[in-house]
Amino acid sequence: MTLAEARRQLQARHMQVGVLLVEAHDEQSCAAMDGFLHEHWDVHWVAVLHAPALESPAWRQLVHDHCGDFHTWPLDAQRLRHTLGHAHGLAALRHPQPGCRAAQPEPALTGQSAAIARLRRQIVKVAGASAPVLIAGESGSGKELAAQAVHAHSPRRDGPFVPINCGAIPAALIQSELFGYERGAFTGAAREKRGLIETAQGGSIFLDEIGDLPMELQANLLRFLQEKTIYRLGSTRSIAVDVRVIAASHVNLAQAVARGAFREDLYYRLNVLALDVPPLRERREDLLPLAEQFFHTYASERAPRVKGFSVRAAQAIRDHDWPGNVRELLNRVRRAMVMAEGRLIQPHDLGLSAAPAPHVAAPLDDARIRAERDAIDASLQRAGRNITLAARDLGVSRMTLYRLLAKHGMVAPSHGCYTAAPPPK
Ligand SMILES: Nc1ncnc2c1ncn2[C@@H]1O[C@H](COP(=O)(O)OP(=O)(O)OP(=O)(O)O)[C@@H](O)[C@H]1O
Repeated sequence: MTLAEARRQLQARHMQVGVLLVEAHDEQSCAAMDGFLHEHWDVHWVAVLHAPALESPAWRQLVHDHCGDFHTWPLDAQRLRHTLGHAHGLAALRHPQPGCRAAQPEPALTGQSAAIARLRRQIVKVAGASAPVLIAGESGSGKELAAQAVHAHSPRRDGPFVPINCGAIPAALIQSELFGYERGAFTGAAREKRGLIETAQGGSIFLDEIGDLPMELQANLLRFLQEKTIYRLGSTRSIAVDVRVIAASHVNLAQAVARGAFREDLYYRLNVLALDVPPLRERREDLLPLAEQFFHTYASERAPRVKGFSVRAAQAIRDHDWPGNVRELLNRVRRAMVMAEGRLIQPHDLGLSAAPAPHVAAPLDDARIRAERDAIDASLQRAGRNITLAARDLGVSRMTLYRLLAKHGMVAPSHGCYTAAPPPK
């Protein structure tokens, strides 16, 4: 099958395990294959190639980065059967519920916690009304995403969604940005300009960090909310605008009102429908689904051999407090996907400290570890230290046997000899 045919097949149907039958070993084919494997990284690949290909650094790197195991011609059918069996087993561990990604058509506001489920329900209710919405929540918790969801579920969904961060625009510019201006309104206003509120006509405007809006603009916004009309800077002509206002703040606006920093009348106008986005530390069930989602979303950026999170990384994610909320999780996962050196992301790749080892090995664990090591030792003896024969004898792939040897501190026979590590205490 050609790469183009394989692409078509994989588009039509997700497969957990694939065999790469490599015929041409030139650099160009290697580059094409590398691109293909980047696109289909979540398939568990087993390569079958001619031995000379492994003399090429590019092909060696490709197999190392993308494949769980490899075989050379002539094929040992029994060993290939073992390898494919293992690949299926591993793939099943990675995809415990086949099709679960497809079953979740709306990726926005990921989360399984009761808090996020409640928020999703509230969003759908709020979306059907036309009154302003005020969204509260810590920085990075997902307020803008919630605002987008309100818009997307509302009858205005075909109109524009215009976000504006009131805290990021200099106070001197915010009036003209929001309300627009007429030609000659100020020096340099060579032509008229529509403001952001006007550009949101028929849709929604999202005013993020509304608490940073200067007092005089709070008065203008209040007038717009009451009268549904705006005045451009330098004009006395009112323009009717049909826009729904969704506002958000990470500071407590009720307290800002009490301090005199925010207009009380505007606060009550905005706070008709209130949504509260909980901080990530209060919905820990969402941590791993979110981390997994970001891993899939940014899969094309990852170092090719990185396949997912280690158990320790998952634990570190659960243990961290996430002061920067979902944005912090997103940034740490993206960085780890690029920087990780192993196949699985470790706590240090995320910039998190590893939790202490969960428990001291129990006697049953000792017995299991010793039995595993003895079985490997005996097989290697029987197989005359031939890794392929020993792996077959044990019913595991060569890669698995290498991993087991490393786990038990035993040196692989291809390195000359192997040594049994001392038994666990
Ligand atoms: N539940 C979620 N599911 C998927 N992605 C999320 C979720 N919540 C937040 N995000 C993502 O996290 C990032 C930060 O979210 P967002 O910008 O909505 O936060 P915010 O509360 O508006 O932040 P700020 O207060 O700093 O403006 C975005 O990339 C957003 O897509």
